[in-house]
Amino acid sequence: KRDFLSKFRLHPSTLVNYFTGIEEHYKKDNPYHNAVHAADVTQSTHVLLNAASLVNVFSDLEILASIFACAIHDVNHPGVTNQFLINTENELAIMYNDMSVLENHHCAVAFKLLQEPNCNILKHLDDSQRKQLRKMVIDMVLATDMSKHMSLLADLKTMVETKKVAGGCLLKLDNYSEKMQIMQNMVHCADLSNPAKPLPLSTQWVTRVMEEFFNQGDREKALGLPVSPMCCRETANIEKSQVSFIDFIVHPLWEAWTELVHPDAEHILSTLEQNRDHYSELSATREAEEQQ
Ligand SMILES: COc1ccc(-c2ccn(C[C@@H](O)CN3CCOCC3)n2)cc1OC1CCCC1
Ligand SMILES: [Zn+2]
Repeated sequence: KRDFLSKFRLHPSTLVNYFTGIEEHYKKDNPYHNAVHAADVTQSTHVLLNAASLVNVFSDLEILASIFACAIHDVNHPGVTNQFLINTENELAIMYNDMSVLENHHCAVAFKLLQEPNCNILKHLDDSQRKQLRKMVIDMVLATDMSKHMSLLADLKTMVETKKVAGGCLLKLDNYSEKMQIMQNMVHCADLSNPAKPLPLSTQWVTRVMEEFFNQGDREKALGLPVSPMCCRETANIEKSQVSFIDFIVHPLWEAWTELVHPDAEHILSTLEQNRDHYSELSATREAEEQQ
C-alpha cells in the first residue's frame, strides 16, 4: 500500500527470503514473544502511521525504518526477561554487558540475517539511506527496553509541553532527535498496545504473557533464584497486575500519544480505559469470592 517495493527497489523474492528468515528466528514455542507478536506490533504501527495528524510528518525512509523495526524488534527472543539473562549470567548478558541485552540481540540477529544469501532487502538503497535506516532501526529497537520507558515518556511529555507553550504545531519536528523521539514512542505504544485492543484480543495476550512469565518463574524456582515479579503461577493476581500495568505504564503512555496525535487516537484510549475497568471489576469480584 505504501508503494515501497518500487520506491526502495525491494525485490519480492528477497523480501520473502528475508522475512521468512526473520519469522523462523522468532521462537515458535514462546507463548508471547513469537512471530505473531511481531506481526501484531508491525500492523499496529502501520495503523498508527496512518493517523491524519501524522500525514507528511515522516519521510518514506523513516516509515520503512519504523515498519522494519517492528517486524524485527523481538526476533529470537528467548522467552525470558533481561533480568533473568543477567541473573543466570547467560551468554547474551555477557555479550552485551547486561545493557539492554535482549534489545541488542534482536538488532544484531536482524542485521546479520541481511547478510545471508538472497536476503539483502536493502541492497538497492544508497549508502547514506542504508546508514540512516540502520541507525533509526537501532534507536527504535533499543527504545523498546522497558527499563527506558519512564525516561522515554518523560521526554515525550516535555517535548509536547514545550511545543504547546511555544504555540507551535506539536508535530513540527525540527531535528532528528525530536523525530526519533516520536518514532520510538510510536513503536513503544504498539509494543504496549495489547491492553488497548478489543477485549477478546487483549485477554488472549494476557493469557500468553502470563504463561511466558510463569514459565520463567518455574525456571527461577528450579534454579533456586528469587522469582521475578508477576512470574509466580501460585501467587500472581493476573487481573490486579493488568490494572496496575495499565494505570502506571500503558495508560500514561497512550494518554501522551493521544494528545500528540489529537484527535486520531481517542478511540484507542477509550478502549484502554474500558478494558482497565473490566479487569478492575474482575479483580474485585475475585477478591470478594476469595473472602468467602
Ligand atoms: C498484556 O499484558 C502484557 C503485555 C506485555 C508485557 C510485557 C512485554 C515485555 N515486558 C517487559 C517484561 O518482560 C519485563 N518485566 C520486568 C519486571 O518483571 C517482569 C517482566 N512486559 C506485559 C504485560 O502485562 C504484564 C504482565 C502481567 C501484568 C503486567
Ligand atoms: Zn515486543
